[in-house]
Amino acid sequence: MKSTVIITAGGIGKRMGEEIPKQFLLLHDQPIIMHTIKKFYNYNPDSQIIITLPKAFIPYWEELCDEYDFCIEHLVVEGGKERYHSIKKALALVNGALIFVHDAVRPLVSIETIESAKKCAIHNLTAIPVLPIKDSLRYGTAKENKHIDRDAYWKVQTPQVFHADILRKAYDLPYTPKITDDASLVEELGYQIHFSPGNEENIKITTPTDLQIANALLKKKNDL
Ligand SMILES: Nc1ccn([C@@H]2O[C@H](COP(=O)(O)OP(=O)(O)OP(=O)(O)O)[C@@H](O)[C@H]2O)c(=O)n1
Ligand SMILES: C[C@](O)(CO)[C@H](O)COP(=O)(O)O
Repeated sequence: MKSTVIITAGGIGKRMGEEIPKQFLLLHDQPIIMHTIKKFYNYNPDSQIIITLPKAFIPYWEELCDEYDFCIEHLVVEGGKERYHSIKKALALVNGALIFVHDAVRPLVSIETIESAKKCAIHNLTAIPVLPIKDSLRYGTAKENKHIDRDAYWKVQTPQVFHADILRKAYDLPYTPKITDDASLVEELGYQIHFSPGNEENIKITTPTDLQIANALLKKKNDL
């Protein structure tokens, strides 16, 4: 089954608070996004790879590719206002029958997580990697709140994997602020969203602390 990987990097990383979008920041020896692209290329060199980037930073990305001699074949799409819009634009170039949508700032996704999500989506049409909640949870406000059963909640990661025709139909639906991932859109079509196992290291690098954690995890992995 021919697959396409959309590695979405159209954001500007406000919560990171850096001059350049966080996906271009160094993780160990190269920009975060290069780690992520390499991970999926190494998993399946035959996949079509599409990345989304903020329009203003496409020339910067081209300079980085020259600087790091980064030669993995990929298509570049201008990102949109929200993550939804970036992916919607990328869908126009997809030629695979199975689509993986992955955050560029999740470079430490494991091969096992990718493989599990693929197998799940092939058999069930949809797949999202999840992890159980390890902290206690409460619902409400500082003034009024109550304990809730954490076993009924899950942390959702990427890659989120779907049959291409389903994801295309989902992105014909309009954007609303409650749409924070692809699964929440596919769900609107009435499809069941199926779980596959995530991996603890597959954090979304959002803040400076996340980048420190990712560097420590990568160092630990390389030292093994
Ligand atoms: N318009 C957007 C916004 C986000 N993303 C991507 O979606 C992933 C997860 O989003 P997030 O971590 O929120 O990234 P940013 O939106 O860049 O971060 P912030 O909210 O701090 O600005 C990132 O790889 C980001 O580049 C995207 O492709 N297009
Ligand atoms: C897609 C995602 O990473 C799944 O957990 C998450 O919804 C992205 O949220 P963000 O606010 O765009 O970072």
